[in-house]
Amino acid sequence: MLFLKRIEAFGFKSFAEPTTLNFEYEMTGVVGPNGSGKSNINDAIRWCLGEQSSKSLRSDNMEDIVFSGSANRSSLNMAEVTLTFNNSDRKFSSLDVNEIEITRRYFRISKESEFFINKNRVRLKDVQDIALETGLTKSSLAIISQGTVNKFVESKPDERRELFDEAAGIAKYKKRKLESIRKLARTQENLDRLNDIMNEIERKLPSLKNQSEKAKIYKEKFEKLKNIEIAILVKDIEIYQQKLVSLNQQKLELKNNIIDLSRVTQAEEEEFNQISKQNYKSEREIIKLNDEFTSIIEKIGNLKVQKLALENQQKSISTGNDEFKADQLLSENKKLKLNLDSENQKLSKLTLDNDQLNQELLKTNQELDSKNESLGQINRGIAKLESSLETIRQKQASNEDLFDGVKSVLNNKNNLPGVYGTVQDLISVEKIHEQAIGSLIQASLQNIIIDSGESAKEIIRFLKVNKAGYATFLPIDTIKPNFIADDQKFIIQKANGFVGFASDLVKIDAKFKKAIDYILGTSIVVSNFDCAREMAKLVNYRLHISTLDGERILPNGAIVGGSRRIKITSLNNASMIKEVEEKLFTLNEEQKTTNELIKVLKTSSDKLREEISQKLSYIGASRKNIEIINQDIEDAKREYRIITGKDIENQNSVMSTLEEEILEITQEIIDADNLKEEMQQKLNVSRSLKDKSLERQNSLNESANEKRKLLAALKEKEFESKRDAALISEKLNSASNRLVQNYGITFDTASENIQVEITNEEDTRREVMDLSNEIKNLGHVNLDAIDSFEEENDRYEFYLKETNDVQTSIKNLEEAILNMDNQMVIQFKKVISEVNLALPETFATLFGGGTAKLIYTDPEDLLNSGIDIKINPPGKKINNINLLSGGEKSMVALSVLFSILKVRPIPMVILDEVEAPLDQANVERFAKYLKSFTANTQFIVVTHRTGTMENCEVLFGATMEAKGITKIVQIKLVEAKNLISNQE
Ligand SMILES: Nc1ncnc2c1ncn2[C@@H]1O[C@H](COP(=O)(O)OP(=O)(O)OP(=O)(O)O)[C@@H](O)[C@H]1O
Repeated sequence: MLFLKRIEAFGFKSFAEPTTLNFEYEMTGVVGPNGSGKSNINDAIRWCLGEQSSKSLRSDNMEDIVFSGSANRSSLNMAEVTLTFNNSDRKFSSLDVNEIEITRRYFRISKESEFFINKNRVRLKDVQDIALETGLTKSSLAIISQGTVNKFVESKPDERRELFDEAAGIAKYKKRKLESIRKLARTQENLDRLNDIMNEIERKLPSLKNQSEKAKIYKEKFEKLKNIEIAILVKDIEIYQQKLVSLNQQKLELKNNIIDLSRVTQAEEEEFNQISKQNYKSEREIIKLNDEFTSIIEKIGNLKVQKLALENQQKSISTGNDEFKADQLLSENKKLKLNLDSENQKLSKLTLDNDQLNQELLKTNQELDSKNESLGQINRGIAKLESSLETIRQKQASNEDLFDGVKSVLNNKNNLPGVYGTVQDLISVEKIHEQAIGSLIQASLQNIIIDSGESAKEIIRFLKVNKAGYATFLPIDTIKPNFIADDQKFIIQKANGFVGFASDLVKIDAKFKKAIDYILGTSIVVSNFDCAREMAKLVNYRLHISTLDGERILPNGAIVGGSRRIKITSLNNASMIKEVEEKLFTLNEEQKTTNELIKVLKTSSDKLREEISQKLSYIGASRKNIEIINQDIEDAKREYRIITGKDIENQNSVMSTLEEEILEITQEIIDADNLKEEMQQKLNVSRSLKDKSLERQNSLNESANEKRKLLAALKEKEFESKRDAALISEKLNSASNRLVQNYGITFDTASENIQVEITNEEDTRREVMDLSNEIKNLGHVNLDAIDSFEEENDRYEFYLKETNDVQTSIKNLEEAILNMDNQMVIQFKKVISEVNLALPETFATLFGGGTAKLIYTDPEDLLNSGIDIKINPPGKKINNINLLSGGEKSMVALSVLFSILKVRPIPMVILDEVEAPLDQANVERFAKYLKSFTANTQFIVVTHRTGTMENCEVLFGATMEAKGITKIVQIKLVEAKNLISNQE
């Protein structure tokens, strides 16, 4: 039956022109001279059906199958072959159509093939599968060349077996078995790998389980501790907040009280000073009044004395004289003169003393005034210093000028490791160097000096977690100080205007010196800008130079300058506070001393006044005595004149004069008494006013002392409140930070989510301790172990299932292989026994007698056994195939091949000059025998032998009319014979 209906080739090997071979008969002969392209037809069929080996297509590589050009024809870039098969009896069982057209196309440049079945693009595998289905593959019987025949005879029994496998249809089983074995090996590898993994997991699992259980206990306790501690912290924070509010309130009240009290104290001090001045004036007035009063008393005394004398004179004029009395008066007169001298001396001394005392009093009062003035100044100075101290302290406490990050670090200094403080807090600088150092260090003032890089790591983590800003840290353990080489220093020191190396001009604790060297190690201070330029040149513009005014020349020559003052406070906060405190101390001491001095001066002033008034009374008395003595002397004189009679004739006129005088004096005494009374009243008023002033002054002094004490007490209280507030604030911060750091929540979140109610605080705090200890006793806990254990356990379960699946599939594969082996043995055995039934007849026909038989080389192992051929050619005693001639060997092979075809017919066979070694008689026998198969098989026979040609139903002649290009035409037998005659 006709199977292959058509071959169309274009560009394949020597088919440079589109060539079509239509097959209409079961046995077609192809003839032509050597190299005309006959075998290229076989190649075209095999290539079209998916052949991948270029060698089996007789080429070095796949590009060689494309027409490569001839003398008159250039090469082509594409090869295409189409085979058209009859499928009316469904030999291609998978395709339900009557005609199958298979096309392969190949492109030289891209080296890619395209496959089509009935014009639909398919894969190589699709074509190979249907080729296998029909038996049209390379190892099948479909294409038999002379090489196939030789190989069959000459190959070893094991290799020969392949042909029978093919015939038995077990090649596909073998292929499948091979795939199964490979799959089995891969599956076994998978199983080994799975076992390794399982072993590894099993090794880890118990320890992970323990760790996981420990971690779970830890987590449970930690969670409990966390809830309790959060509740405690929230409670503490609330208490601290309340305390802070009340402390702030208290601080505010104290501050207001201090301000009020200071104001009152100041007002009182001013009043005190005013009164002091007033008192001084009153004092002088009283002294003046006193003097006037004393002189009036004196005057009255004198007038009275005069009056008495006049009255005595009156009396004596009227009494008798005697001699004894005259002598007595003489001696009395002498005695009175002596008394008068002594009294005058006494009076002049008293007057002198009084003058001295008055001068002393004046001096003391002036001194007192001046001291009161100084005391006022001292008090104002104290108030001013206290207020500026407060301002500096507040500023320092608030850190208002600091960057956020620096502020956060300083506010949490006690909770963070290794923080010493900012550069600006730790340094101090002489005033003269302030601008220079300030301009050099400005950018680093807020750098924070810390103990180590490790601490920096922790602080930075804190800033990040709390989103609290940035800061620059100078870790003492790792920071590398900058420095100027000694020989260079030596030259710099000698330069004009050199003031110092900046790092030497900063005072700082020795342990932080490295940090200052790091900032200022390469900086120099010079006196002015001209010197700075000279210095910059000298150091080749490599170092920082600053003038005392703060202008700078930077390394590489940039210049910074203009009008700017660095704030003293930013450099010398600590020293400022110290300085103000020292000044305050000095002023307080001065205040104390001045107060004491004022007290002493007041006492001595009072004492002097007392002494003066005493002296004045003595002076008055002395003057009175002198008057009396003078009067006595006058009396004595007068009496004497009376006794001696020397003034007797003037007696009456004397008497009347005396009376008039007495009257006048009496009137004067009355006037003086009135004036005295008036003076007395004035003095009393002045004294009482002064006393009241002194009383007020004393009360003011007492009040000032009291207020000062009160003020000191209030300030002490204010200081305590601030200290307490700072303490509470620190505790508050610490508690808040603890919430954030330990539990990652803010106070607000924590207070909204309190899980534990604290009924007994003592018990709760004890529980915290217990839980902390229990957690501590757990030792190292690996929290990841919980997840790790679960993961590993899941993995274990997963791999256990995988292992079971793999084991099942191994078992299935092994069973499948066993089944295939059984099937193969059955089919192989069947085909061999069937061929052995056909072989004697085929052999006898081709050899003209004799017999042959296929035998197993290993009957015990039919799966692997090779196939040997036992032969008995007619009339020869040879059973070894190798002893036969070339033609005989071909005959043996052909008789086996024909036997196979008999028991396993295939739709098409191409025979390529297989009968070449046979003699004429055998060729004819072969050709005739071949024809007997055409009922089931279509033959395409490439041949040079006329015997074969004569038995073909149609002949195609292959020629190369144009050199190198195959042309195929249908020819008659005669033409065929002519075509090959030259060769034969
Ligand atoms: N890619 C190609 N392009 C052009 N011609 C080619 C190509 N490959 C092979 N040929 C030509 O095909 C010819 C070989 O054809 P083939 O083997 O079919 O000849 P033949 O008729 O079977 O010969 P013989 O009777 O000697 O076996 C050679 O002449 C060779 O030059």
